[in-house]
Amino acid sequence: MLLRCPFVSSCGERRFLLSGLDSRTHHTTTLAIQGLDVVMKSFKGGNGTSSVHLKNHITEDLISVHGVSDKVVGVLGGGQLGQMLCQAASQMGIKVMVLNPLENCPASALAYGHVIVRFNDSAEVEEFAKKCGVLTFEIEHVDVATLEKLEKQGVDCQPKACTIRIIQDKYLQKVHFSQHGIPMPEFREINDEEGAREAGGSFGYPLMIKSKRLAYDGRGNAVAHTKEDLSSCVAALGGYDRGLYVEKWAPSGRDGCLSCYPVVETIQKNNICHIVKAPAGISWKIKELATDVAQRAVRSLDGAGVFAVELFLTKDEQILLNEVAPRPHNSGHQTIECCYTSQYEQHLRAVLGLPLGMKTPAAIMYNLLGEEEGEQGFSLAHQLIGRALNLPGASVHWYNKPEIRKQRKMGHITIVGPTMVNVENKLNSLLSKKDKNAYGQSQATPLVGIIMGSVGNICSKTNSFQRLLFSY
Ligand SMILES: Nc1cncn1[C@@H]1O[C@H](COP(=O)(O)O)[C@@H](O)[C@H]1O
Repeated sequence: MLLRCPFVSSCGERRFLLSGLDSRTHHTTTLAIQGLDVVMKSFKGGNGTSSVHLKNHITEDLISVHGVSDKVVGVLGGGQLGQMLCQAASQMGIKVMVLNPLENCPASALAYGHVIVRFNDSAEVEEFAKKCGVLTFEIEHVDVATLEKLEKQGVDCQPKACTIRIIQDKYLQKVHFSQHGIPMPEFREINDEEGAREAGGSFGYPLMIKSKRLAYDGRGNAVAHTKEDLSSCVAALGGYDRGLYVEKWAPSGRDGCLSCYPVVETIQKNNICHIVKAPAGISWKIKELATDVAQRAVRSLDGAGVFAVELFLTKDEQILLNEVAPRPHNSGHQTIECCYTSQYEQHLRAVLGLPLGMKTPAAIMYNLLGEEEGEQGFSLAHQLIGRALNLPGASVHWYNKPEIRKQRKMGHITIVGPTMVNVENKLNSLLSKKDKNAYGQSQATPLVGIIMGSVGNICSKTNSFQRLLFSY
């Protein structure tokens, strides 16, 4: 039984809605556990259904917390990444509250509490944050001005608000990393048609056009193959006023040999991560280089947490940074099964200042992207899930999103095994001929190598961080 709040009634009282029940409570009050407005999960209403009477003013003293950490972790966002953070937290007895506007968001059923408000509702975010021991993120598109204000008031945000400010604007992110000497494809802001044509002229085609903000899961990217494509790409991204920049195309290749542990390889389908192979099939030298670039990128940012560093491996074996996410990442789902410490547990350990740890055999993560809208889409996904459930070493994750859309991330399957060949064979046995073709084609030209990093916050109280970067 879970609590979702707040539902503010007309008289300004806070109301609570119990998970799985439709009716709202009539008796309302605030229960302070670790300073959070939450209700005990075991609570049952008088009629055994939805009516909830909360005891007045139960204070921290009365409720002792015996988890691995007694801090309540507040998470902005409650999608699939939040859901998996909650799973890792529950194993360690850590309490996670999520803030997400959707009542039935994927994390809702697993979170200790769910506050149903919009991310840009600054007053509600403030109220939520001030009551958490530490505030973290599972999506970076949050109101950073509110976070900065909160930090000044002493709220512990991990990673830091200044990191989120840099990361959530992809152009600013590029400027930041270039100032830190991190190699990356050339990039340039574009403000009008002339600027776009000039950039196309100097960078050549294909040309990657990106929105600076609110871009994730393939949203906010468009590829112009010729200069004639420029205006339709810009229009598809919402026009120049949205804030756009271009990146020189980084032609990537693959050296074919199976290699090491930390770096994973992702294979994209329509600009969306589709398959993750862990470890990546790259040489030791490339792994070292990727690790070095990733470490330097993460060191240039403030705060603790898992950072996903996305890199290009070019045909001439250069490693170029694409972007950094200051949170658990799609390319690390397989760490749940193939690492002793998953990226979700690691993120919690890092933001709470606990020791870090990990280890992995080989794994492939296969994203379940919506193939069709509606029932047909669900049925196709469930056919694949049915086959995966029969496959040794395969684990199914279903995000329980209420609607399926084409290319939406609906779940994922992780397959683990002793070697990459072993897990590749298992994946092949799972996929239909059509999927196999898509996989086979993408294998020929994998686009992106990714390394996961994690920064441990050793000394948060004094605000000085000693960072340890662990690579998957
Ligand atoms: N993929 C990704 C990139 N940044 C955040 N997410 C995850 O995607 C969810 C949103 O997915 P959707 O847009 O399909 O509702 C977020 O909450 C987060 O877990």
